[in-house]
Amino acid sequence: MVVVESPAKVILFGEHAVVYGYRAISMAIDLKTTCTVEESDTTIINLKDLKKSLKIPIEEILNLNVNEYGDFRYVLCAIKNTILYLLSHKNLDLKDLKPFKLTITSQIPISCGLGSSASTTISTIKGISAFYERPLDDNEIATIGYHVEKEVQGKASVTDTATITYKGLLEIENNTIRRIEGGLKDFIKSCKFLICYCEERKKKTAELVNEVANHKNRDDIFKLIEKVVDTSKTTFDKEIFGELMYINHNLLKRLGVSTPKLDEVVEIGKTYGYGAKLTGAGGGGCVIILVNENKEDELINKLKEKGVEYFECRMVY
Ligand SMILES: Nc1ncnc2c1ncn2[C@@H]1O[C@H](COP(=O)(O)OP(=O)(O)OP(=O)(O)O)[C@@H](O)[C@H]1O
Ligand SMILES: C[C@@](O)(CCO)CC(=O)[O-]
Ligand SMILES: [Mg+2]
Repeated sequence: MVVVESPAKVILFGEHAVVYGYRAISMAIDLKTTCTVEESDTTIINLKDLKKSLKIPIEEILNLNVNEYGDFRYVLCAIKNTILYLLSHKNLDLKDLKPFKLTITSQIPISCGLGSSASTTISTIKGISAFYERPLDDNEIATIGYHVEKEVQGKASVTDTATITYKGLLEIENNTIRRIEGGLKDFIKSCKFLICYCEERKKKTAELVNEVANHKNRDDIFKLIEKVVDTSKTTFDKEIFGELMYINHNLLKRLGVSTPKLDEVVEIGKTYGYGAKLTGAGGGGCVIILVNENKEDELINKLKEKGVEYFECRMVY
């Protein structure tokens, strides 16, 4: 039996703009997805958290249209793309394709902006690679993962899959990846962030990304978001960093991906913390708050008063 894990992610600045090549900053956080792959008489996919199972021949997986499979689409697309890559690049032969039982379990709340799809995708890629004993390096894993999210969603950046693969703190620009070390990373490690689960999303990332594509002022807003990203890279002051988060949130609000509930929690983060913003595709899901240690008790009391679930997130690197 093979057991592999992948973390979650939060986007500190630049979501949605990054799909069009603008800069973004994201970080891997300490929630994980676990993928187990074991020998089986037939190929079965178990999505434990969704309480769903699917028996499907490998031959069908290699030829499927993933978007006909609902919640299985990321896992099936990851299996398909990984096996096709191993067949063409790692001397795997069709006769080697023994059936398997693949099981996914995750700590990451689903469709909340924390990269649950990307973490599911990357852990599946790693699981299939290990099961067929064809090791992949991080670049191969991240590349396959990006193509999976793009195939499922129609549009995607490398942000989520790269962050979950390489971990740490990354800057993304034009789908290229730069690992951030030193100043900003040390500053981020000195910060305390709370992730607040605000509400269930009514739309998937794919839908939200496609809605933004049709926004008439999207590029003007993206340019303003990129100014926030660039300022944040040399800002080692929590007051200013929190204000930049708030500015980014309001630009995402102008893009139409926030909700009244997200805005309400962001305002709490702005009043009782240094700042806050939605994280991920939006449309519901989570807000990230930069904690002001001097007002932390008031912040917690306010979140509890509003019935908002929260947890402290820590960078994984
Ligand atoms: N634990 C899981 N088990 C199986 N499939 C999962 C799991 N978590 C996520 N998925 C897949 O990912 C989909 C959610 O992906 P989506 O991109 O909409 O949300 P997200 O990745 O959590 O948010 P964001 O992309 O904004 O970070 C689910 O519908 C399902 O197909
Ligand atoms: C909304 C988006 O920017 C981040 C989703 O977590 C989409 C992407 O980058 O692929
Ligand atoms: Mg996703």
